[in-house]
Amino acid sequence: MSNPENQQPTNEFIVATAADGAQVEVALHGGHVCSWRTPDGVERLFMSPLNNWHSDSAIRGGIPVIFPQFASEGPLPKHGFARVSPWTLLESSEQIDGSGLLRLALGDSEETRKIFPHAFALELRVKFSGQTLNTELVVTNNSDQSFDFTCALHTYLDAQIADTVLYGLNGYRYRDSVDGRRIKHAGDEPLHITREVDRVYFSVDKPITISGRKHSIIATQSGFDDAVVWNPWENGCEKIADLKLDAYQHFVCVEAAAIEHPIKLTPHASWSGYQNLECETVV
Ligand SMILES: O=P(O)(O)OC[C@H]1O[C@@H](O)[C@H](O)[C@@H](O)[C@@H]1O
Repeated sequence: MSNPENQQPTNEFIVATAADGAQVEVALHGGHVCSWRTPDGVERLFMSPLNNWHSDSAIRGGIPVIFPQFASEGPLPKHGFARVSPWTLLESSEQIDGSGLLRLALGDSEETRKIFPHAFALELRVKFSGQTLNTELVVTNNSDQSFDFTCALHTYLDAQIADTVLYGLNGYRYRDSVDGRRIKHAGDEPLHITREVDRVYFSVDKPITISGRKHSIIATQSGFDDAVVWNPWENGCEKIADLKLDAYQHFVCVEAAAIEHPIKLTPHASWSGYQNLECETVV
């Protein structure tokens, strides 16, 4: 799936396989999970065929790591810099239980300190086997001053939107970015995506089920308080150069995020959060 054309030297890919055949591919550019295949060989993440694989732009699909700023909610470039930074590989291994493990790291650099003047270390831990992908982000403050950040695992799930229903979002307070960022309360009905959706659900503490005709994905999260649901619909795809006009029919982003209450890290403290995805075949 990786297109060797146009790749800059920083665009290196690592493929790891679990004992049962589950497979994950990551790009060092962005510390980015580009592909997750369950042992049946089925791809579970969306990757835009128009993605340009350039080292100066974010990868459109997979799991972008958003740090230290979610969206445009601060002075930094949109969604921060982690998704466009060169990460390093710490480990690619098969664990004793047969699961695959990839660990990637990003530290501060001259470039990051120009816009985010803090010493930090990020580690992304990607563990997978069978029907499960667990992606954990660990943030450590290596400086003598506290800093705040917002962040997300911006997961693009492969989904046929016409057949997709999201369960488990009922009852939450959410911010509706397609309606002037108004704060609303989700009703009891499940979410069918029939137009542009861009919402931050707050204080999410239950699994979210992304239910499709052939399979469901159950997303759980820990450490991250919020969850974002995003589908740009056709009007949004028109404005995004690396998405085809009909791309909105083929994915939904369900993001584990920390947005409403930025995480404050005291000197030398660490924070971690994960998103766990479990795939269930519909019988
Ligand atoms: O085009 P980008 O920078 O990758 O952002 C994609 C989307 O990311 C989502 O997380 C935001 O809620 C949306 O508002 C945004 O449009």
